[in-house]
Amino acid sequence: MIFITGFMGAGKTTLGRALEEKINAQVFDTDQLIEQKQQTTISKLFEEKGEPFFRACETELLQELLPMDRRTIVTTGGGMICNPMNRQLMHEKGTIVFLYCDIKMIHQRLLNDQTRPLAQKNQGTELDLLYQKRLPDYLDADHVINTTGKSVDAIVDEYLAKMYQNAPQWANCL
Ligand SMILES: Nc1ncnc2c1ncn2[C@@H]1O[C@H](COP(=O)(O)OP(=O)(O)OP(=O)(O)O)[C@@H](O)[C@H]1O
Ligand SMILES: O=C(O)C1=C[C@@H](O)[C@@H](O)[C@H](O)C1
Ligand SMILES: [Mg+2]
Repeated sequence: MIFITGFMGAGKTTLGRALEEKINAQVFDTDQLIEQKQQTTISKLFEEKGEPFFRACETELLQELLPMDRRTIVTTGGGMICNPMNRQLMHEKGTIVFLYCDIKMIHQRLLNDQTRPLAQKNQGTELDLLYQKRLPDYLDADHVINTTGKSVDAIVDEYLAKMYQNAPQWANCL
């Protein structure tokens, strides 16, 4: 099982969708699954039930996903790996890939975004601080891909090359 992590706007969901098209792997996006299960949007969930409820949903979902086939790819919500218990479960069960993206590019991508409550709450230097605070958690990963300024296709190729190097059984997916 592969967990794709990184800050809000780094491109985790985008990479997952591109991989779904390109290779024969099952991809689950934790934010999307939580929205489906809760029958609402993440913004409304934060607003109506609060962040602790959302974090509990994340941990519960992670535990449900763990028994899946080992070739499953999970694109996580940006804060999921910051819970030490989640991170430990992810390390025990699979491989963690951190999508690094420069904070300036993240700012550009999130500028007009209305769907991420923590990006709306933490703007400007507050977002920088959240990013800095979380970096050590993201860096506790098996692989890092620097996505800054790269096209989705280039990131897909880099991801697949890393997976191929480290798990030859993925060769037939390339
Ligand atoms: N390589 C890329 N080049 C240009 N734009 C990108 C790239 N990857 C993602 N984007 C754009 O950046 C925005 C955020 O991408 P995405 O939703 O995949 O981020 P995310 O990491 O899943 O964020 P979150 O943690 O909030 O779920 C989207 O508008 C997407 O189209
Ligand atoms: O970084 C975060 O804490 C978040 C990222 C998004 O993927 C969502 O999971 C939610 O908006 C919170
Ligand atoms: Mg996402």
